[in-house]
Amino acid sequence: MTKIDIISGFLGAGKTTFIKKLLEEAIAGEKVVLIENEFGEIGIDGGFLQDSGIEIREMNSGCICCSLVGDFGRSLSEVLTKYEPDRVIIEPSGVGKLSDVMKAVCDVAGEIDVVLNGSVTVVDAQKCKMYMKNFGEFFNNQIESAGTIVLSRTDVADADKVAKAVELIREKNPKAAVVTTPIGRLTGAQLLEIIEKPTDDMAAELLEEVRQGHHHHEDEECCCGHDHEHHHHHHDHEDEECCCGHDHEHHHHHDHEEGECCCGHDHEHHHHHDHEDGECCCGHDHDHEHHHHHGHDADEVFTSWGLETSRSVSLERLNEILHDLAHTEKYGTVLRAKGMLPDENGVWHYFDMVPEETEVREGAPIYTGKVCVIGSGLKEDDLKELFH
Ligand SMILES: Nc1nc2c(ncn2[C@@H]2O[C@H](COP(=O)(O)OP(=O)(O)OP(=O)(O)O)[C@@H](O)[C@H]2O)c(=O)[nH]1
Repeated sequence: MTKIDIISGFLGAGKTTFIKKLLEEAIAGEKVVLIENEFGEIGIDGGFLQDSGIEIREMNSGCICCSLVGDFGRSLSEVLTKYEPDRVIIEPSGVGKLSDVMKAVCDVAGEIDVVLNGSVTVVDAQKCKMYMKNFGEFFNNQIESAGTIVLSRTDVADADKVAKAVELIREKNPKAAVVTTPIGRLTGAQLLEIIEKPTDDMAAELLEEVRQGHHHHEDEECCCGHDHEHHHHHHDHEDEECCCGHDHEHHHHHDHEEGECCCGHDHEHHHHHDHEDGECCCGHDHDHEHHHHHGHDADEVFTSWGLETSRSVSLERLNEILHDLAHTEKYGTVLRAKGMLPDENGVWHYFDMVPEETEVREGAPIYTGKVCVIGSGLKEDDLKELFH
């Protein structure tokens, strides 16, 4: 099975820079064929790729979007049969429609053993708005069709411009992962992971963790390959974040064991007498079935709120925010918060919050800033403002 990745993007967006990083850092051991379809000038990007020992099949047939289904499909089949690569990277001409290229790949996939693995669009953060306005026909199609959008030049672009670009992109494609961290700060492996699995739903995972009373790894294997059983005892990974996105630090402690519920009633003693038949005022379901785990019927009560952001937050401000979440009811009853945000110097802070307790530690950059909050009666508008 050959994986096919399409890396599209407007003229000069940074496609070659991105592909080069993938080739050098993430897929160096694979047999890769790069298919370029330059508009006019064939071969200008050939140099470094030949240097890295990768076979190239350049097509002289002009723009992909013009001669697509017949010509491109046949050339692609030819390449696949001749080289039997592990992976094909297609870099369409800057003015190709991504959806046309995707369609051509899917047509080939009907006949040959290939899979459309990733569809990426590289977008220049500084020019996004202008291109959308002036070249909408190609540009917007590339954005709408992409599974992952990589913003380039976020290392030099103004923060407001980057945020505006993300906003415009989100209007056209609410689902794609949008990479806002400068790619120079990420590893090729991280980028490949995002392309291959663009939907990483931290909110759903965290909600599940709260619902399950944090024991969800106990009987099943986690996707990350690390043994979390031992973690409880030995505390390895103490200072680092595991690749799986799960929080192994706090598994022990966030069911209200010591904390207080908003209702002022003591749920520890709930078994014995209070509220046995009556209803508690707090709106939480203290049903006995669930009480052992977390004291609430999670399905009915907890909601999650998530944010992805290109904005930085100073460490000082982050600590203030976390303090408010952990010690006040300003934003609703927050049971759990977690996330990763860069500060103004590009240092990434990973944070965790359970009622009355916060923790911040430094960690590796990830593709964009993330915040996830779980609780009841969350004031989402206020939370949104808080993190802006
Ligand atoms: N500062 C900065 N420069 C970048 C970034 N990405 C690309 N560039 C520069 O932008 C220029 C164009 O990048 P390429 O990777 O060649 O862009 P491309 O999309 O392959 O261009 P064409 O295929 O020729 O349309 C090069 O000079 C890159 O060094 C980025 O994230 N930050």
